[in-house]
Amino acid sequence: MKAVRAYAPASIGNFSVGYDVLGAALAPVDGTPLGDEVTVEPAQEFSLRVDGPFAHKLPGDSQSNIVTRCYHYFCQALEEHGHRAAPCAMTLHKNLPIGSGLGSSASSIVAAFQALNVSAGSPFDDDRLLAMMGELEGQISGSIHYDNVAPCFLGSMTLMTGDSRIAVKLPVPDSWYVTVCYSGISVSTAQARDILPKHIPMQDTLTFGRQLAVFVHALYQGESKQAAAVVNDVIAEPWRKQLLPAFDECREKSLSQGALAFGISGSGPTVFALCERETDASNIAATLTQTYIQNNDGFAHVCRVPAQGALTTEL
Ligand SMILES: Nc1ncnc2c1ncn2[C@@H]1O[C@H](COP(=O)(O)OP(=O)(O)OP(=O)(O)O)[C@@H](O)[C@H]1O
Ligand SMILES: N[C@@H](CCO)C(=O)O
Repeated sequence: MKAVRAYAPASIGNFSVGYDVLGAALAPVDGTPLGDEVTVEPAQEFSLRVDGPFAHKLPGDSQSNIVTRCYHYFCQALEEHGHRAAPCAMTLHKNLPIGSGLGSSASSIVAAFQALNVSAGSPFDDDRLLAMMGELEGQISGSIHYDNVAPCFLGSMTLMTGDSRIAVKLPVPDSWYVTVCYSGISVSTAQARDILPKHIPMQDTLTFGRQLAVFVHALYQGESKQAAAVVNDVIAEPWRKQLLPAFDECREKSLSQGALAFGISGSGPTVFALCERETDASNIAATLTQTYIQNNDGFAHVCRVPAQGALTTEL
């Protein structure tokens, strides 16, 4: 077993136009590490230590931490695969706020599986690992959805296929900047899923299908403006925005400052503005900082969608 550290970036689930089937990784342009880190080192017995800016928001006992569940799940999968599982000391550096809409649990899950797999000599391929990550994410949020774990693990913008290949990467326009703003409050993904209707009206279903198809087509044609024009959520945002104070005001201000689209990141409360100029993205970050942030935990970042997802370093 090798000692390794894995970093897994924050992500935007849904990207407004693809509820549960589209997601994008995030990398702040100023190099801020917006993602969790997990270290795995050989040890006599399993342990988990948690530190970092949002460690205090997690349950105090390590048994309740999703990283511990990842370890046990990974060991079981290893043994079923004919390998012996070894104990290790894990450390989670928790950079992402919990219940933020930035794929916080996904980031911990991806960093944990990535570190465990590399440490064990990479017995599992990407598809198998991604399936395990989705399984663990589903245990937390109430149903399996890959729109955070897939972009976090693979990088770029990913489209979920619904078959054994799970996710494919889409071409992201070079011109795109994404401003994200976390308000500082927590929204439970499970609750934000519960408030959605169980049936969607025919008109919204047709709009959803058309927009997602146009979005993917436009990305492959390099038509970045046409793609941005359909970044519009008819499935979740109409129900979820009531949980987000000042959401409509922030949308209006962002669009007036040059945003091509504005929406909820995952299940919120983080919002995102899609821009084609870095100066617009920075100005919008300043506006959202003033209008949307509610306490000292909040922040805003201007990001790119990085080609790289999880990163591993041998120690
Ligand atoms: N390492 C971890 N990271 C994040 N949440 C964890 C972790 N370990 C346990 N949890 C628990 O999992 C739950 C995560 O809830 P939820 O899915 O709403 O948050 P999230 O993954 O941060 O959301 P989002 O995807 O919107 O960022 C919380 O109850 C949290 O205490
Ligand atoms: N697709 C998920 C993402 C959760 O971050 C949802 O919107 O519930």
